[in-house]
Amino acid sequence: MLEVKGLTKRFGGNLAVDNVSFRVDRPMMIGIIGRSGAGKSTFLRMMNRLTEASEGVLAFEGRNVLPLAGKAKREWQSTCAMIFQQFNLVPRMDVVSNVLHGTLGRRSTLATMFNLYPESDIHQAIDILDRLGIAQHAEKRAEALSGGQQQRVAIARALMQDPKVILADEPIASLDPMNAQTVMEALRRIHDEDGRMVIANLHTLDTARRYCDRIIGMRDGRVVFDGTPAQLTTGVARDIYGAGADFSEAATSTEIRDHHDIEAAEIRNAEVAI
Ligand SMILES: Nc1ncnc2c1ncn2[C@@H]1O[C@H](COP(=O)(O)OP(=O)(O)OP(=O)(O)O)[C@@H](O)[C@H]1O
Repeated sequence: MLEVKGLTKRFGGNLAVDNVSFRVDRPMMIGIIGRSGAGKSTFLRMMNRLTEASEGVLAFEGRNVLPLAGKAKREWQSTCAMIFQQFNLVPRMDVVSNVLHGTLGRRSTLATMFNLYPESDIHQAIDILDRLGIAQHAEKRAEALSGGQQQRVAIARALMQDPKVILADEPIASLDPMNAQTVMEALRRIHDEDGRMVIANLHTLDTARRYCDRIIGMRDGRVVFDGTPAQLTTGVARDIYGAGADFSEAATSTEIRDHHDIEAAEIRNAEVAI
């Protein structure tokens, strides 16, 4: 259903994404991991057409989406909704209106200007908020919510588009471990219950292992690992992160653990390294 072939992005002389190829045959929850600058965001942004690719093919359900323009491009962007690390909500606007913004693509300019939403859309927005456990905050300003709640509002806004794919660019990087867990569970549930494909850039290994069916590791713009969580051993992770023998998985962890656990994990990793 998704085929990426030779996908490349150059920023001047810098190869941000270098000849990336992979296929996905069924909707999955995929985690992309790698150190800062590995090309993860650029890949997602090319998929959503926020960044133009330099070369390659990105075919979804048999159609290359990279050359799409105008209405067809906007339709594709609505098929693969994107959520961001910083939520990108309108802070002073209430939660329901933020969610209804997800319907902008299918409404007239006039309706948008005057905030006119069909009743059915409002009901749908509340239902989605309910599903994500935040309907009780529907009337509050977005800025009054916790980070995890705001990210769930952003997910609700994405769901209003009824997307086939959800692209999440570091969705939990600004959240504390409890909120991070709630957001990842919400994404996993959307995948499990609706069959939507989720592709998430994640900066922590344990999150990718815990929630994803497949993990793609990027390093210097290239795919250096593509496999299951079980195949992602500490040695492989060390390769992906370009780290030395002192590599510690605990340093990339958002798990809810106390210091004692982290120290124990670091000792275990050090032992593996020896
Ligand atoms: N708009 C841009 N103009 C120039 N260079 C860019 C631009 N966007 C990204 N890059 C470069 O492309 C490379 C890949 O960046 P990218 O943001 O995709 O990496 P990343 O893996 O998502 O990292 P991070 O986790 O820090 O966001 C980096 O070298 C970055 O500096």
